[in-house]
Amino acid sequence: MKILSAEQLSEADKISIEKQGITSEKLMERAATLVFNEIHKRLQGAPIPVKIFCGIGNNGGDGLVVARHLIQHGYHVTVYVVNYSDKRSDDFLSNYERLKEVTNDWPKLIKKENDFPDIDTGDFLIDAIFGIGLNRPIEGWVAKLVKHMNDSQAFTLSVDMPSGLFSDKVPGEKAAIIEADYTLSFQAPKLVFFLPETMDYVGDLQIIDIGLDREFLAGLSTKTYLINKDSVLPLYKQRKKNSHKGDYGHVLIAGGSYGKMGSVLLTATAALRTGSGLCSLYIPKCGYEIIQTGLPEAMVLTDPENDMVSDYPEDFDADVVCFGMGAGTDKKSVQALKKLLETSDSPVVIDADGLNILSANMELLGLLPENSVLTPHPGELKRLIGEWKDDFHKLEMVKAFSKKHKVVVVIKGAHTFTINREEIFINNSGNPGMATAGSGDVLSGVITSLIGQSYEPVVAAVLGVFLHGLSGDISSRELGYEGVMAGDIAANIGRAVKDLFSREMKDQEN
Ligand SMILES: NC(=O)C1=CN([C@@H]2O[C@H](COP(=O)(O)OP(=O)(O)OC[C@H]3O[C@@H](n4cnc5c(N)ncnc54)[C@H](OP(=O)(O)O)[C@@H]3O)[C@@H](O)[C@H]2O)[C@@H](O)CC1
Ligand SMILES: [K+]
Repeated sequence: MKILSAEQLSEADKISIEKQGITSEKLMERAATLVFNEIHKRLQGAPIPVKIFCGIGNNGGDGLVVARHLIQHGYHVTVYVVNYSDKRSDDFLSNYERLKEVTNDWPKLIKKENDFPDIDTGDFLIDAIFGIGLNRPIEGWVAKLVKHMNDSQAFTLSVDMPSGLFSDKVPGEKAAIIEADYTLSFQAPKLVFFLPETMDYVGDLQIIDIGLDREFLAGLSTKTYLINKDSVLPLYKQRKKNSHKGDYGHVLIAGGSYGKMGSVLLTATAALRTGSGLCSLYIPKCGYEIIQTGLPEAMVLTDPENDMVSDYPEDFDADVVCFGMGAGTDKKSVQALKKLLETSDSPVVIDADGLNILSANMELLGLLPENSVLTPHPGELKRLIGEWKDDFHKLEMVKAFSKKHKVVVVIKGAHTFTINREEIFINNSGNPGMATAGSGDVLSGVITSLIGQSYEPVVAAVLGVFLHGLSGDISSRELGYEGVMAGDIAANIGRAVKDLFSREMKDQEN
């Protein structure tokens, strides 16, 4: 799904009005009626106080339309106009007039702190103060109103955007922003809904298709995408009946050290669960029995060292190599990674200590085969590319890094971002239960396996991250967030594949 900028959405708004031969007021009516429908579906006529805070632009206009429909349906509604300016938009004004059709209660004007209404925890708040038209931070009494609303702890639904959030930049440190429990956003998700610094303001997110012109939307160019089920379905490569294990890749997982053999075990398990034909591990001697016992399906080669890897078997013929989990950063392990990179000419996957070794030995970056995949968490990323000012700056720095070194970077987080040169893919599967030891080792195994099965590295990363998240979702449904361990995520990858592609698998049987 495309992520669009505020400018692109405003443009789509204008073009749709022209092409569909409707007025902007009609489009507002359509969009806001869809918001009303969603609210009505959830509240089901509940007699709770609904307080709607409307700005004076089109976001406020949306709020007025929602108010009219709620009143018509018998809800207890109070409408407040947050009068931060006298420049009311045309569609705000016409919907202000139309409120007369359904009520004699005129909206209450808020112009200063004394006008703030009391808000009870049990009230239902609708935030229609600012949408994509916000062009500077909220200040003065309006900022105090935002705080007043947030402090109330009342359930808050934001229309289009939580007021105070910009669509294309991170707010200042003490910025006034509505902390929404639910955001109903129009037509396309906005990038800030997924960034670590701003995602908490959004609450649960729902995108509403307000019927903007499809042809125009399809033609809009963007390099930022939200990855959901529909985005990954076309990526799947079906298995042929007439195939054998050699068709699904031989992966080699190199790493592990004394006390950290579990990491490579998880990676290898995940690779096999993702469908690798063959899986070998290159590990220190101390791990031999651990792996042979823990994962009889895998083959094991040992390093001359007992406690860590120090070398790399250059003649080994793997389709793809993954290096780093549990490897440590000893000089000897640096040599192991160096030898791997000098030997390999096809993409490798580097994780964990492999990344820490790269950060401490930047000259090795030049040896990375083109389209290798690096999978840092934010701490590892910082060591690799340096400090960033904010999340937007981070994305620019990672794009530059990806271009310079011709690699794919997977930034792990609540929404994992896969960055390939200019392109950004934001993952939308997964849950907080996956914040657990070894979860990243499993992800590396999934991505490595997919590369071994001939998926392009960037496709392997995008699909792998989604599958990993979906497997976490399946695991947490059974075990609860707290109960999920990395081994469960690895064990459920097959179920995630089945869940996603069952139709494709069925078609294959017929
Ligand atoms: N796109 C679509 O397809 C559709 C969009 N629709 C809806 O329209 C919404 C966008 O509406 P919008 O453009 O009127 O802007 P909105 O957010 O209401 O702001 C109002 C005005 O506030 C002002 N202002 C800005 N910052 C300020 C500040 N800090 N403190 C004080 N004032 C400030 C600024 O004016 P300024 O003072 O800068 O001249 C700005 O113009 C969108 O989010 C969606 O809800 C749907 O109805 C239909 C389909
Ligand atoms: K809003």
